Amino acid sequence: MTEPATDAPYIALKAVQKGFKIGAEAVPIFTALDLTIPRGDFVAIMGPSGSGKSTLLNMLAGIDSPDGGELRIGSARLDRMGEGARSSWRAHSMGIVFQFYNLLPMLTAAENVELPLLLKPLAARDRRARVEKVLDLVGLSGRGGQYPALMSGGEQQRVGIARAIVSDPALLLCDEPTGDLDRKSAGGVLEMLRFLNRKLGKTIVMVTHDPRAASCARRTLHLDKGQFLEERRAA
Ligand SMILES: Nc1ncnc2c1ncn2[C@@H]1O[C@H](COP(=O)(O)OP(=O)(O)OP(=O)(O)O)[C@@H](O)[C@H]1O
Repeated sequence: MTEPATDAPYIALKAVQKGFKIGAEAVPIFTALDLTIPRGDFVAIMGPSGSGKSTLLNMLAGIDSPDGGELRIGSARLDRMGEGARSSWRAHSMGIVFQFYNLLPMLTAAENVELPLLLKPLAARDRRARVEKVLDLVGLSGRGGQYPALMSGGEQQRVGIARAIVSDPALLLCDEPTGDLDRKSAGGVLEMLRFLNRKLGKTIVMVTHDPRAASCARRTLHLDKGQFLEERRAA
């Protein structure tokens, strides 16, 4: 879904609060988290284990909601939406790339990529054309009939990326996209993410422990003790 161009930040968190209950004890993760990301940015989020990176990504994905504060993505106020509205927003507005690909093993690569399109009013022929186009884009032309188990980790992650972009979302969220890959395959996946950002204008937020992955982003934010501590903007 294309939204009108605006100077307002694409993603804006204002004084976001989030915590979890462990037994009777409330454990705060964020008490007042602020973050702004302009459209077309590529942000890497790093930080120690337990600092809340996945919690943040889950809120950006609309999987989880803040306990307080404001969370805006484009024109959507995610903090004001119920679960149903968030899940429909998710289907139209963003794609997610997972560390362990999350492909369904009983479906072919093409069928995995096609899944998000089944929620849309598209004819089977149009769905297949879109699937072929994105498989081609990620360098897997002609491989759609293969099952994930017969593909390398790097190829499976490319299928994961194809599935994340098949609906043409403006936002791509990546959770440790190179965490399960060898150096060479990781390089290929990072090159693909850079292409999606630089050439197709996707806004990307990537959680990673891998400094090489972070160096592909335009900005790196370090999350620690509920705050972003430092920031590096690539030249
Ligand atoms: N559903 C939940 N219930 C209770 N506590 C949770 C829940 N999800 C996360 N937490 C806690 O919130 C804190 C932040 O977790 P989170 O997974 O966001 O950290 P992370 O920075 O992604 O860690 P890692 O780098 O190890 O993946 C941790 O202390 C975790 O135990």
